[in-house]
Amino acid sequence: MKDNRIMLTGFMGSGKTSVATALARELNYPFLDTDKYIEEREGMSVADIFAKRGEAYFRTLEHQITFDLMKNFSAVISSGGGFILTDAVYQLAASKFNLVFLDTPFEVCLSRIKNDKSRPLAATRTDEELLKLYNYRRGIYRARSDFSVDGSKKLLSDVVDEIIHKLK
Ligand SMILES: Nc1ncnc2c1ncn2[C@@H]1O[C@H](COP(=O)(O)OP(=O)(O)O)[C@@H](O)[C@H]1O
Ligand SMILES: O=C(O)C1=C[C@@H](OP(=O)(O)O)[C@@H](O)[C@H](O)C1
Ligand SMILES: [Mg+2]
Repeated sequence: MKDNRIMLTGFMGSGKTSVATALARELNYPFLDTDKYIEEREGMSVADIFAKRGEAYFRTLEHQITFDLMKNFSAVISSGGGFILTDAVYQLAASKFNLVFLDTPFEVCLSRIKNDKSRPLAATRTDEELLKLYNYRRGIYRARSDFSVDGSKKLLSDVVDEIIHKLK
């Protein structure tokens, strides 16, 4: 029952939000970004939630909203970079979504997220620390996703086309 539900996974800056937006438009499916959904629900930015309530609280919010994501039979979801790293969240997501890993090289992700204060986990780490986190997480994204797509292509439409091709 997961045919028409697609969730993008991957590191911060891999392009999940951008690609999911374009993919939803192309397929004419509803689009939802887990970070934006949480921000609207809490009336607070992700950065403020991390600063005022802590990461653990943010992770419980990600778990809570997972059920809401499954209401539509068709949907394209961009998850936050830590979303499917929580085991219980992953189990739920994998049961209802085609999980697509945007496998974007570290240097590309880094150039996109550097100096971006809206991503608290990136803002507080050195490049070396981010590379360690990237390498650790990449294995999990790969193992937990149904297939991978290179998210470093210039044209979003090329990434979108490859995802649609691989879903068939
Ligand atoms: N294929 C792409 N080519 C060029 N820039 C991109 C591409 N995909 C994303 N970006 C840019 O990179 C930044 C991070 O992308 P975003 O979609 O927010 O990633 P994520 O949701 O995975 O963190 C944004 O500024 C976005 O405009
Ligand atoms: O990797 C992570 O743990 C996070 C990634 C962010 O989303 P993006 O991957 O869209 O930047 C956001 O959920 C939060 O800052 C934590
Ligand atoms: Mg995003």
